Amino acid sequence: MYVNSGAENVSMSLNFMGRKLRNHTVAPAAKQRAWENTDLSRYQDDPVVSTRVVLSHPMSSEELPGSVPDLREEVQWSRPCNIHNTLLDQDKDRGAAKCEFSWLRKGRLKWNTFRRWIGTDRHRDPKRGSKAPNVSSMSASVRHHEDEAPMDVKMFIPYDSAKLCITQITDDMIAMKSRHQEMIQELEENFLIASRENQEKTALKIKRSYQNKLNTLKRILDIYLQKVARKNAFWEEKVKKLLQNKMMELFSSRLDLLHNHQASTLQELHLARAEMGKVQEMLEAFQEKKEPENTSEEKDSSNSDATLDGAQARLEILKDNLLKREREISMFMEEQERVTDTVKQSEYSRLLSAVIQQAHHVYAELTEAKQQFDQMAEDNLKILAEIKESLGQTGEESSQKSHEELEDAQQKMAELQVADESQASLLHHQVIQVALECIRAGAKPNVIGKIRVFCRIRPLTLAEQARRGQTIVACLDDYSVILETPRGPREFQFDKIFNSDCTQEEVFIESSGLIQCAIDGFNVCIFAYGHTGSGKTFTMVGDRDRRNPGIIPRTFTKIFEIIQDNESKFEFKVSAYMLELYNDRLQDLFVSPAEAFSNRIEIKRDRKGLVFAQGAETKEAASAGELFALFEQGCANRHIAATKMNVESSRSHLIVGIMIESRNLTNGSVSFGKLSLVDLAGSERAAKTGAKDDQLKEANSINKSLSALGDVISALSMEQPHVPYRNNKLTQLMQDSLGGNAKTLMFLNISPSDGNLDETLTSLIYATRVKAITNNAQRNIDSKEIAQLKEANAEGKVGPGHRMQPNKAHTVPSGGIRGTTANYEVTWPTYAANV
Ligand SMILES: Nc1ncnc2c1ncn2[C@@H]1O[C@H](COP(=O)(O)OP(=O)(O)OP(=O)(O)O)[C@@H](O)[C@H]1O
Repeated sequence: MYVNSGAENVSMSLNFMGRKLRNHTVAPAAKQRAWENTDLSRYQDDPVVSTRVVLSHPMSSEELPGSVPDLREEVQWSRPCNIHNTLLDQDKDRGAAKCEFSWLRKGRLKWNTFRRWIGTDRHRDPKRGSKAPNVSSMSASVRHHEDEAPMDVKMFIPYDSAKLCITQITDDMIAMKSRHQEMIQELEENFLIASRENQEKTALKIKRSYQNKLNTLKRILDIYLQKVARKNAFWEEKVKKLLQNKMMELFSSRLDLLHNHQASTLQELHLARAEMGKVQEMLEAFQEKKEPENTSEEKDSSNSDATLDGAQARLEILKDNLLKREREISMFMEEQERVTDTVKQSEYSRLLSAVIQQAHHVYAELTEAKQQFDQMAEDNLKILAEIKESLGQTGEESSQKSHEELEDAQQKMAELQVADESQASLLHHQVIQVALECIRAGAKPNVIGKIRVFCRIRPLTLAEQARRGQTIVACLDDYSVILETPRGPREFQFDKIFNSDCTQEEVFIESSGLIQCAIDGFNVCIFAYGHTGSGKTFTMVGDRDRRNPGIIPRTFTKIFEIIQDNESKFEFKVSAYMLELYNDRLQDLFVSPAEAFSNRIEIKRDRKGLVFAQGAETKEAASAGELFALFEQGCANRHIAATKMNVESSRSHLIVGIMIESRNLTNGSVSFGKLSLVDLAGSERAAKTGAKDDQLKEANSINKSLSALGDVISALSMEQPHVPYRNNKLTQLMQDSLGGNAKTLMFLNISPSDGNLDETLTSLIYATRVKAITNNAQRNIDSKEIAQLKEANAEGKVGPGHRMQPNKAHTVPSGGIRGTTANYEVTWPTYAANV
């Protein structure tokens, strides 16, 4: 607060805690009025309201503690303020004249002093006590400030004004409090909004991830729906053909029947004609004899009656025959109606619509035929009547006519009978429909059994780009690939197509579901197939400088991620082996090349059909890092072994096996999963690569093994009884993955370049065959009791201390484990040796 008094205006400014009080206090006009109405002279001698205040050196509001420069309020005096400055009067002689009124005008009262005076911050100064400041305390304050203030002044502050100020301050504080509360509320609201936004973001994230999963499932569903649609179309076509064949057969058999029937009817008609001829002859003879032999009238008349009776009898027979045919036709009509009703009730009307249409057609024709037949019968009756009258040729004519009409009717009847027979084929058709429904039901994304094939197209290499190679492979959609051949484009379909833009991550995500299967106790195999340089190693292992890791290293990480997520419910053990099939010889990559050369590894199968390599070393790993280190070690051994080979290309098949044993901590059951990751060597044509000597031998060995693999694939896809697994070590190794009990995923790697047309086409055809192979995947799980028995058995046979320690090598002793201990096969150490 500062006061300017005298003839000039007195201004007052209030600052509190850096807040502009004016906003919350009484309106300035009101304050002004209050000041104006106060007769300051009244308080001149009032000891209560008069006090001594120190007018310190003029201070700007910025200098006042806790004040904000612009938070001041000025009260303008409308009339001259008569502030009695007693101190000034008294101290005039003490040279305090420095504190002139003019100074006072400009001077400002120190806000704190004023506050102390009005008692707002008494509590802050413990020395002051709780009472309101009296004159003496104020004097002390004045004395305290005498050093800084040039002089003391005595000023009368109107009581009302002081009260008004206090009221204002109180109001201000209340306003401040409410403002603080507002701020707190605002902060709380902001916090709520922020947390809500966070929640929304998380929800969005989760939603997106589920949306992605849903999309993937939808895509899978679409594939199967497409497949089912194709299969449906195929079956419908087949059913139609079957139906047509059946109808043709029925037609021909009915025709034969009708021919026979027609022949007998013709015979009957011939007989009738002969009879009629006889009757006619008799009549002619009768007429010739009529005139000359008038005398013997009575006798002749009896003869003619007899002849007429005969003709009448014949005509009656004919009439009966016609009625018989009529009855047959009405029977057929009834049958037709019944068939039509059955067909109408059938829910397979779509497939049978053709048959129904035909039946309707036949029925319409039949009705027409019946009408014609009725007409014909009527005509015949008329003709017979005429015959009776004329006993002439008309009878023969009418018989001929009726014979022709009868033939037509019989034909119609044959068609009707076909419709009748269609009821039998309906049953057959219904069976086929049930099968179709089963196929439709199989439209759900249920892929258990079939080997899944993913096709990956690599980009053109720099060399191919340099020689301006043309791209002859294109993706039609996520599931179809088209290859331009000299004979025109050929389309192939697979479970997924990855074009050249697809990243390693995307490829891995699509296949990572199988890793969970292996942890759940399934036998899983992921292998890459393709000609040399098509990108198999890139897909399975990654690039050479490990900047784009492939499926194998990513699998290591994923396995341990899943393990970490399930640690509270399961106890896991992970171990691995690494083999190389080079020149028809299996080599262990976890031992030095020299040692590997002397080790003998044999491929065996256990009772469950699980393949394992006897004599191979397995190592346990406790983390993805350890597993990766083991893999690197194996790769190094492979590389050393490959120094005498073409290092740019894998000249051997690489097999990495990871065994995962999980023990359920709740029920004690134990499951064993095996994940085989195979990077096959690429086939190549020696003539194309110009390989010689050792390279030629390697290429021959690779081609031999791949051709054996091709034979196995062909045999399996054609469901031949004998599958030549034993022709090669590669096929022996993959026996449980192809047509066995594994869940298998094949990566078909192809090059987009026209320079690899032949190889690409061959690979695509092979992969299409692989798609048809059915596996019977089973989970390897033992109950707690069985697992304990096996463990005990294994410990008894193998002896204590055989359990694996992290990174300690365990070699399954060669020499027929299966023959010696039946249960040993499924215990951990042996299982760990499975390939
Ligand atoms: N999807 C891809 N993206 C980028 N480069 C790729 C891709 N696929 C393959 N390559 C590159 O193509 C070249 C050949 O690939 P890679 O060695 O994996 O073929 P391969 O089928 O394993 O051959 P081989 O059977 O002879 O060992 C490598 O340089 C690799 O980096």
